[in-house]
Amino acid sequence: MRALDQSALSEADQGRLAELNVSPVTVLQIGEGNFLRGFFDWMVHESRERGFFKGSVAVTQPRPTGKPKIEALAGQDGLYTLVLRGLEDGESVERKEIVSVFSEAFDPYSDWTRMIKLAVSPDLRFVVSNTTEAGLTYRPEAFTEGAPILSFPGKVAYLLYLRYLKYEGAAQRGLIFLPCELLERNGDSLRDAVLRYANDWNYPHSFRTWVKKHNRFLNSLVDRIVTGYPDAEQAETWFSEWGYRDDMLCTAEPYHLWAIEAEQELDEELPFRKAGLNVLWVEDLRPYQQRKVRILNGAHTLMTPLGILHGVDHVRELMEHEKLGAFVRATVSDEIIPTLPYPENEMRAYADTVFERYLNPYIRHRLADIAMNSISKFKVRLIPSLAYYEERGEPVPAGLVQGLAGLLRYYRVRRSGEHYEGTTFEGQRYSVRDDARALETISSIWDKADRLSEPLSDTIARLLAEQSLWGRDLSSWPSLTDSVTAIMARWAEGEIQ
Ligand SMILES: NC(=O)c1ccc[n+]([C@@H]2O[C@H](COP(=O)([O-])OP(=O)(O)OC[C@H]3O[C@@H](n4cnc5c(N)ncnc54)[C@H](O)[C@@H]3O)[C@@H](O)[C@H]2O)c1
Ligand SMILES: O=P(O)(O)OC[C@@H](O)[C@@H](O)[C@H](O)[C@H](O)CO
Repeated sequence: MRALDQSALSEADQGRLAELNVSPVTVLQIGEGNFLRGFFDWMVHESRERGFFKGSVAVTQPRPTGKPKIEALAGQDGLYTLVLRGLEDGESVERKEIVSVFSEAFDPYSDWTRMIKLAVSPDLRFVVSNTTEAGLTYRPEAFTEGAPILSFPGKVAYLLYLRYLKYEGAAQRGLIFLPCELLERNGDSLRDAVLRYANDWNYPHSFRTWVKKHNRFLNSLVDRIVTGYPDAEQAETWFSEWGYRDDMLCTAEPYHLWAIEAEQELDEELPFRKAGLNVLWVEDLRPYQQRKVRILNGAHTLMTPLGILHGVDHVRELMEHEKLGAFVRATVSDEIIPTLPYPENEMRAYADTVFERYLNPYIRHRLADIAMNSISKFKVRLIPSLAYYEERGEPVPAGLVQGLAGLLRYYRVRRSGEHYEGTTFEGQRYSVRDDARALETISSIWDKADRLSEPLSDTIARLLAEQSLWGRDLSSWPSLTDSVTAIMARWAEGEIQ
């Protein structure tokens, strides 16, 4: 069967694609992953279809490892299929669209000059990113003239500097950044990291002033469950129906919300609301952010290690599991919601809609996908809930402790070639994807514990003390080490329920 390319489009859509390909690149996208394709790019597509958005998007990957996906996109004329499936007002919907917004898809590591050319283009206005929480961090990096910069904020610092030099600090040449990573105040985090690189690389003070004054780093909160490539059987069914294959096929729920902390006049430049999309310009993002990250993402990150250890593959399956489903509901309701400074009934109503979305019969959200970079996710999504109790001098409650124990047991990994592998309670192997340094730190602690037959409580204390993982020393919290150790000891004895 042929692969998706422009010949799969209707004549009218081919015309629109030709138009897209000569549209100026107004958006640089750093991130080839599922989320941006199921959310931001779909929004641009919808807005273009309605005639509100004139520019096009150049997509690049944030890490050298993302190259195959970029090549796949380029090989498909920048096209991919998005299927939205779920319940809308109680009705089941399934909508398929071929999204065409990419006029360029290239690997910045092998074509750094192209990246630079784009960064200094007068047409460029937006930079959108999704590099996960692990990617939106400052890590000291040496600068080598002519060589691509590895980190995402480091790239931004350097490319902005070139732009500043080219336009001699002109106010109107500043850019608007839309980081979609799920960090509180993601825009501020990006700006701060950029300024730190500027400092490391001795860029002039006037550049830093230009960055702060004439570039906007918008804080925003994204919400849509994007489940990526579906199971093979479903994909094959669709391909036979459509008459083409699509390696970049993506699935998502219809629900979407993007709350952006900015004035609504930005609608003129980013006309998503005009296109009928659920984009909110808000004065204070915090309530949207906190309830979503702590409840929806927190529950995902809570359930994932435990689910995988129990051999459960998908979110819905887990929510339908008698014990694990009840565990997630109870932990959210009794332990996470009380930590939020908002009316309890509103938080309960929100949690109910989240559980309903988890149970969406049309999407299969793989725990293995949610598991990626679980350490940094736990730090952002669950530690604030645990810290609430510690700050009040209360013991961390049982469900959250169990989640932390599950995480540590899930990360009981050994290096196997290029991968780090753990084993489920039933002895099945799984591979863990996370920041290399975090994996190295954890695996060496477990490795040493095994070699020295160290008491479990010492190992747990060492893991919890690792500030590079949690941003603080969790071993100093009264009783946490003991409570986690007690659960892990029971699991080691084979008591897994
Ligand atoms: N999938 C969803 O439902 C959803 C919803 C809201 C937000 N998000 C955001 O998306 C992220 C997951 O992305 P996805 O669902 O597109 O998964 P994905 O695996 O398809 O894409 C992950 C992207 O992040 C990059 N990345 C991963 N680790 C990185 C690192 N250490 N440094 C730089 N880049 C790195 C990858 O190269 C890739 O571009 C989440 O962490 C969150 O920030 C996802
Ligand atoms: O996307 P991740 O990998 O950061 O986190 C997994 C899920 O919690 C997340 O994708 C949610 O489904 C999403 O944030 C819903 O808006």
